Amino acid sequence: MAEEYKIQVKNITKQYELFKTQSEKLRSFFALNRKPIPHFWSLMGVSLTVKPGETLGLIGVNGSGKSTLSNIISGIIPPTTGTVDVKGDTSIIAIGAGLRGNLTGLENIRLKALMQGLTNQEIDNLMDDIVSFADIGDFLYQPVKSYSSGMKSRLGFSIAVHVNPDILIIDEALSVGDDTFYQKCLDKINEFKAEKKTIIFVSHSLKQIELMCDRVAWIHYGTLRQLGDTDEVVSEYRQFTKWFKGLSKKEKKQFQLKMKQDQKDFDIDAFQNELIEEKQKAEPNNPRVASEVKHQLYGSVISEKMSGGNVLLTWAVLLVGLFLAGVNVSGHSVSEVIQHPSSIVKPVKHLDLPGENK
Ligand SMILES: Nc1ncnc2c1ncn2[C@@H]1O[C@H](COP(=O)(O)OP(=O)(O)OP(=O)(O)O)[C@@H](O)[C@H]1O
Repeated sequence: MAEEYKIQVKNITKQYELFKTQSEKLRSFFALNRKPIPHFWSLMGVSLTVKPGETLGLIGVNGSGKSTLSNIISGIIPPTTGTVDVKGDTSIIAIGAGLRGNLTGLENIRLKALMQGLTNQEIDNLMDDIVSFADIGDFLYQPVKSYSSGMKSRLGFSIAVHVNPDILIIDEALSVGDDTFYQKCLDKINEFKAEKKTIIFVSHSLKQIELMCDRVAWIHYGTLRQLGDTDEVVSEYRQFTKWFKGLSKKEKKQFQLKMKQDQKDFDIDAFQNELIEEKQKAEPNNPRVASEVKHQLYGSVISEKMSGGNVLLTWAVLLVGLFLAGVNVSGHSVSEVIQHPSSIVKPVKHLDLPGENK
């Protein structure tokens, strides 16, 4: 039987904490912040599926959550809630995504290809093709941090299309290349389409979207506003941008502030309750609705923060480590220090060294 979907995301949310300093971030990891950290929901419950062989476009205004969604699908960042089911290997092409700035272009090719599961022999066989497609000359031997965004895009694109992924995620990669490179990329994408590979294509260019996509998802300030045939969604989106452009400067600002405020105020518990109510209506005889919804939201998510238990464990390990280091420096034995704790601050005067005459 043919696969129903290649990618399925369900009730995906992504919360970012807006730290002011690095130390605030570190304290948060150890759950040591006293004051609550302001947060922002980049995605507020997005669900969609991508069919095998389909090219799905992602459109939406700046900051609407397109890259967050594509990064979650490609496994670069974890969601805060929800499930992501990807059947196959993904390769993401964003400007410089996954490229290490301190490594040269050549080193990056090897690293990314190894991460994609290729052997050194396979990489050697592909190297010439990758290098000639990227066409960045001697910059291949320079660290990627010295590249222009166009060069990063060329290298990233070339690696991604040559490692033969099942699913290709192209995030705004075509906007920075010159015309010749753009045409080469389009040809390559069309080859992928002809091979019935699944593609997610993120772009602000509605022309590119119309040219390439079978369906389009419009991401609007963290929500999925519309998902459907390309013509239909692009036409609605054009109407929205026309309406937005018609607003005065003040009205535009007010609209954006209101949308961003909604993203700050998003209540994950209320969202969970909505899902429970919906499911209860659909399955009135199922007594496990609440726990199933909770499991769907949190079951496959790895927390980015330490749990209370882990915080305690970390402190315990740290204290034991410090104690043993202290014992080592003092020159006493562990049992001596346990019997006479104050001896840890009184170092042994003379250490017997092997071979030393007594
Ligand atoms: N690491 C982060 N910390 C805090 N906020 C973040 C972080 N990454 C993204 N965001 C916020 O999440 C929201 C969505 O960002 P995202 O990059 O997904 O939008 P986008 O639709 O891809 O935008 P663009 O079209 O400009 O590329 C933005 O408001 C952004 O500021």
